[in-house]
Amino acid sequence: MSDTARARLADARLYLCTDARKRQGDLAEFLDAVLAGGVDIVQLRDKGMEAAEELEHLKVFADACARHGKLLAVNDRADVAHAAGSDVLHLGQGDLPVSAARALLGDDVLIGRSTHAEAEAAAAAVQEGVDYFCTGPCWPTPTKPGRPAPGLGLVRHTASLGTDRPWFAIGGIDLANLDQVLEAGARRVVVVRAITEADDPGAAAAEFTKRLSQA
Ligand SMILES: Cc1ncc(COP(=O)(O)OP(=O)(O)O)c(N)n1
Ligand SMILES: Cc1ncsc1CCOP(=O)(O)O
Ligand SMILES: [Mg+2]
Repeated sequence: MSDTARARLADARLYLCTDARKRQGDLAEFLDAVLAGGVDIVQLRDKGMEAAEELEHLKVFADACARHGKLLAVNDRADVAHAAGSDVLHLGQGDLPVSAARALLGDDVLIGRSTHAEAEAAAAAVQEGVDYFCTGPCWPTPTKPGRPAPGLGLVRHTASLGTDRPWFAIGGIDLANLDQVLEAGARRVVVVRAITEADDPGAAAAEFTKRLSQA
């Protein structure tokens, strides 16, 4: 894995998952705004999309990330991550096992893992092949329907692990509740709607960035 990607992950505080915003305006303009606002990692998360269409959109994501020196992430699919030259592959508990993804991708791609319970977070903190993990949802969210929210208790537990491995809180986080997430011990967050549905996504990203850097 490149030292640059690893160093960027170590410094990352704000991770955005977004769809390809097909109906919501120019994708490159949106990505430029949020990356200029301080998003460190941007993931294309568009669950219904077929691989060919995903690859086309990922070219726009990859160009934007390269312009801003930020990390590109692919959700779920190791084949798409490889084909897109992604820096990051994100895997949930029901996705491809990390060991299988590593066998396919080698050491060139950072791998992230979702966790929703104390035992999963503790395992992800030490599991071989995992570069970072996410913990949540902090609050129930329409972005992940049907996923019960373990809440801030899981964030507190994860913070208490004292792991050096980067980890992010996720789920229902916005600028109004960010302080609660920080007080629970998180220093990195993943957001979807708080940026994608903001009137000014670049300004929302900049406000997250400022407050995360002060924490
Ligand atoms: C950065 C990040 N964290 C968590 C998730 C959720 O992954 P998963 O649990 O596999 O759910 P889906 O997003 O695949 O529906 C994520 N995608 N990215
Ligand atoms: C993908 C995912 N996994 C757990 S919560 C979540 C979605 C978070 O979306 P939002 O920030 O809009 O609540
Ligand atoms: Mg998944």
